[in-house]
Formats: sequence, C-alpha cells, structure tokens
Amino acid sequence: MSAKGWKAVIDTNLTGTFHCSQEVYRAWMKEHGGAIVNIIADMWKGFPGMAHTGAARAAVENLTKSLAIEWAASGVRVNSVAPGTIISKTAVANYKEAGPALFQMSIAFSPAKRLGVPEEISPAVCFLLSPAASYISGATLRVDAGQSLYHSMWEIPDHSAWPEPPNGENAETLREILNNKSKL
Ligand SMILES: CCCCCCCCC/C=C/C(=O)SCCNC(=O)CCNC(=O)[C@H](O)C(C)(C)COP(=O)(O)OP(=O)(O)OC[C@H]1O[C@@H](n2cnc3c(N)ncnc32)[C@H](O)[C@@H]1OP(=O)(O)O
Ligand SMILES: NC(=O)C1=CN([C@@H]2O[C@H](COP(=O)(O)OP(=O)(O)OC[C@H]3O[C@@H](n4cnc5c(N)ncnc54)[C@H](OP(=O)(O)O)[C@@H]3O)[C@@H](O)[C@H]2O)C=CC1
Repeated sequence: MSAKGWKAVIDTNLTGTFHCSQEVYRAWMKEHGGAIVNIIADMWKGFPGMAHTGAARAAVENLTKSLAIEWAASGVRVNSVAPGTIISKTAVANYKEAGPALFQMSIAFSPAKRLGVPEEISPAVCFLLSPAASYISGATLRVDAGQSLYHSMWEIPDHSAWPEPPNGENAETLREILNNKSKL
C-alpha cells in the first residue's frame, strides 16, 4: 500500500475516532455524562492484507480503554464492538469488483459458516449504549460468531526462508519430523 493509502485509513479509522470522541465530550458528555461505542474489527491475530485497518482498530481499542478511565469522573462509559465479517450491499460495494469474491471466500472462516449482517451488530451496540450496560466500561465485545478464535484468512505459502534453529538434538528431532523420519 502507498503511504497515502495508509494515511487515508489511519486518518479515517483512528484520528476520526479521536476527533468525534473529543467533540462529543466537550460539547455534552463532560458535563452530562454519556456512552460511546466504537466499532473496531477482527484484528486480534493482526489483519494481514489490511495492515492499516488492523493497526488503526487496535489503536482504537486502546483509546477506548484510556478514555474509559480519563472520562469516568464525568460519568462517561466508553466501549467497543469488534464485528466479524459483516455483509451488506454497501459493504460489498466498498471493495468494488473484488467485493463479491472477498465476501464469498470469507464465509469458510466463520464458525457460523455464514457472514453476519448489520442487524446482528446493532443490538450489541444498543446494549452497550443502554442502562443495561451501566457498569460496563473500557470493554470490547466481539460479535463475530467466534471467528477471531478460528483460522486466519491469510494463506502462507510453503517456503524454506525461515532461519534454522540452533544445532543440537532438538534441532535433529525437528529435522527428522520435517523429513518424516520420526519413530514417534
Ligand atoms: C478479507 C475479507 C474481506 C471482508 C471485509 C472485511 C471487513 C473489514 C472491516 C474493516 C474494513 C476497513 O476498515 S478497510 C480500510 C478502510 N476502508 C476502505 O477502504 C473502504 C473504502 N474506502 C474509503 O471509504 C475511502 O477510500 C477512505 C479510506 C475513507 C479514504 O477516503 P478519502 O476521500 O480520504 O481518500 P481517497 O481518495 O478515497 O483515498 C486516498 C488515497 O488512499 C488510497 N486508499 C484509499 N483507501 C485505501 C485502502 N483501503 N487501502 C489502500 N489504499 C487506499 C487511495 O487509492 C488514494 O490514493 P491515490 O489513488 O494515490 O490518490
Ligand atoms: N463489513 C465488515 O465486515 C466490517 C466493517 N467494519 C467497520 O464498520 C464500519 C461500517 O462498515 P460497513 O457497514 O461495512 O460499511 P458501509 O459502507 O456499509 O457503511 C458505512 C456507513 O457509514 C456512513 N458514512 C459514510 N461516510 C460518512 C460520513 N462522512 N458521515 C456520516 N456517515 C458516513 C454511510 O452512510 P451513507 O449510506 O449515508 O453513505 C454508511 O451508513 C466501518 O468503519 C468498517 O470499517 C468493521 C468490521 C467488519
């Protein structure tokens, strides 16, 4: 990705969250309290292929925690929701002609064996905004059908580029396993 593409996504996803949070705090929440829910992503195993998004969303998760503490004394709760892969007409359109194939290939990586829809994210957001969550702050709720605990979508091709382990009997055992010679 270009430096410009990196910046576009960091500006939108991370710096945008900072500006929005600061504005609502100054304009209202500092004096009256309130609740913020940030949307992050399934970046728990990194986000290979979308490194800018992964870095920005991980940063928003950390921002959520900082602000939850800094603004507690104003009665402000700050939480995040981390969706799995969520499909909608507009979400597919964001990836132009690659969209349908991208969403299609990601189905296999969901333990649900289907994608989520926005209507399955909004209840979690409403819950965290509501009085039912009055004692929850600084938390992230994963709404991903367990996707973040399952396979990575990034395929690593077979290679022999990795550094060799230190010599010794353990390295020998490893080599035997790699060469399929183990008697275990
Ligand atoms: C696996 C399963 C999938 C399934 C789906 C999984 C969903 C994962 C959830 C998270 C998703 C994300 O956050 S994805 C990352 C962010 N979102 C998107 O990319 C969605 C579509 N893009 C946008 O909405 C916009 O481009 C946006 C990022 C807001 C920036 O808008 P701006 O008006 O500021 O600027 P633009 O003119 O569009 O772009 C500025 C330059 O940055 C480049 N650029 C823009 N977006 C870029 C991007 N994502 N990656 C690299 N480069 C990008 C453009 O080519 C431009 O460079 P030049 O060509 O040189 O001028
Ligand atoms: N889809 C997915 O799998 C995942 C998405 N996410 C994140 O969730 C968020 C929503 O994604 P998704 O639903 O897929 O995307 P969509 O493109 O479907 O939705 C984006 C929404 O943002 C609104 N919007 C865009 N620009 C502005 C603006 N300048 N001011 C106010 N509203 C604006 C759009 O409104 P309008 O229709 O009026 O343009 C639209 O409702 C994104 O931050 C995305 O990165 C996170 C994890 C997974």
